[in-house]
Amino acid sequence: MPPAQPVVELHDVSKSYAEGDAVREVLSNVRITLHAGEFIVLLGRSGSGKSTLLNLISGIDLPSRGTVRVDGRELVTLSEHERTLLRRERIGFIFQAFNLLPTLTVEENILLPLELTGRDGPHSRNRVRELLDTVGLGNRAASFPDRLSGGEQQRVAVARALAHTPPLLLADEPTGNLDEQTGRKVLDLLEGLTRRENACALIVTHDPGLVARADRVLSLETGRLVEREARA
Ligand SMILES: Nc1ncnc2c1ncn2[C@@H]1O[C@H](COP(=O)(O)OP(=O)(O)OP(=O)(O)O)[C@@H](O)[C@H]1O
Repeated sequence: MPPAQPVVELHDVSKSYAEGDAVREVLSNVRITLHAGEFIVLLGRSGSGKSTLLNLISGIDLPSRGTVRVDGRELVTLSEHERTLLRRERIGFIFQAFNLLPTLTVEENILLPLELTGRDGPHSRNRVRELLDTVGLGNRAASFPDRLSGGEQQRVAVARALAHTPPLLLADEPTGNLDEQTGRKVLDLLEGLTRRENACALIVTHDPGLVARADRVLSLETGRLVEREARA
């Protein structure tokens, strides 16, 4: 069998911002290839460019130099609309602030990515139910997000991010707003689900517990992306 196509490929990617008359390079010649089934952690001090990197991978922003490929498609060659579709269909997001839609029930929130990608058929309700059971919220399908605890909301966000079986999951400090024990539960689910679905997960975190269970540990240091030795 030929080797599977990488999920993400960054080739010599740099990103600069104008700062008054000067130009500041936030990312310098970043090269990295991410594959299906990898559970990857991204570390870096505040301001080191972690969100910038996620924005480049998701096509929200474009690099100043270099190329970004997601699922083999080079983002700079796509129109903004095509990038939006790619993001919607091929990427799941989890944010620190959960970002659930308050006017939709738990079930409707998880159904949304399936609806947006035209995959809300007879099977989608089963998929949502099954995900809800997996994250331990099978009895909260009809609740609205503001009735749930922070940990429960983040479990819904995990289910939503994976509902449309995206090959790539991007998470920006998904446990930042949770206490340690709740954060651990959410990470268990996140890891279990991404492994089960053979997705590639790239997770920004400061959580040492997450670093210990990652397949790969990446770190942004003065604009360079460095790969550290992951657990043995
Ligand atoms: N649109 C922008 N215009 C100008 N500068 C920007 C822009 N976006 C980010 N930056 C700068 O790029 C640097 C990296 O920002 P980024 O948000 O990627 O860091 P981060 O590692 O995610 O930080 P944190 O952990 O605090 O969220 C910062 O110095 C920020 O001020």
